[in-house]
Amino acid sequence: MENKYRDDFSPLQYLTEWYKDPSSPDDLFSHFILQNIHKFFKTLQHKDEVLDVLDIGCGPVISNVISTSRYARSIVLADYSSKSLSLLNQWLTKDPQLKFDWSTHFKYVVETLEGKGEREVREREELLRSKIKAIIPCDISQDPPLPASYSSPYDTVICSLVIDGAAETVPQYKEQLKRLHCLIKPGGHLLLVVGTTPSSIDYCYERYYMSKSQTGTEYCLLLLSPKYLSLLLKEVGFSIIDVQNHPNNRPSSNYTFISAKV
Ligand SMILES: C[S@@+](CC[C@H](N)C(=O)[O-])C[C@H]1O[C@@H](n2cnc3c(N)ncnc32)[C@H](O)[C@@H]1O
Repeated sequence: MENKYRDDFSPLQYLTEWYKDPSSPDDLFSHFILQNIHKFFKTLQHKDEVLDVLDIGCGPVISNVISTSRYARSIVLADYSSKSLSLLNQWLTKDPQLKFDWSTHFKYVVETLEGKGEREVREREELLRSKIKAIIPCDISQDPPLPASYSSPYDTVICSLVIDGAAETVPQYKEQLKRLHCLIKPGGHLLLVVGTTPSSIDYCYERYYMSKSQTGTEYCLLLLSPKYLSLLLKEVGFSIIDVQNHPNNRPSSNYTFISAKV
């Protein structure tokens, strides 16, 4: 299967288009994901930093593990695109050449969502850096999706805006959910974000572009209805804890956040 993320995806363009400022009214989805990840960990009420966390298909994105770092013993960031992995490494090593600033996201999570102060915002960046155990390649469409040394199961797996672009058919979608299931310890959790269709049909396809101006490489999303997605998750062994829907600006799709337990 051809994967346009290998050559065509520009991680820096993705960040500058979609990850500018989660507190801005223009922000489409990053505030929605951050709010739900924050809520998940708050509800879990873990007091200790004991969780082994994987963000699979993380892209060049740091923000989805900001809340997580308070609860994690270790965080592994994995993506298909080597360009995204380079950007993550630049952030980790504080490379002055990195042309993206994550400070609005740290501020949003630590100040707005957690109600803490400026000092904690600065400390959180260092806390997160200290928790990142590895930045590795992965392919969720292959068995095994991760290099063997990182395949032992995790307590929490985050998979945000990946499967809807990586799976071309419903059987492939289900296979990928199964692979996620295998990566999670018994009693562990999946935090899944996908595009879904608000219509009553089980699934549909939608074209989209990484650029807001609708130019450049065309990608295709496989959008399931939240009901059909919940069914597939149950079939592969998850029990659903929470489902949140957020309207997209495109007529045929929403963003859906699901937390599920193995
Ligand atoms: C829309 S971006 C989402 C990035 C990030 N998780 C987020 O929430 O913004 C889709 C990501 O999926 C990754 N991806 C695409 N196909 C993949 C595959 N087969 N295995 C793992 N990751 C894949 C891409 O490299 C890209 O980083």
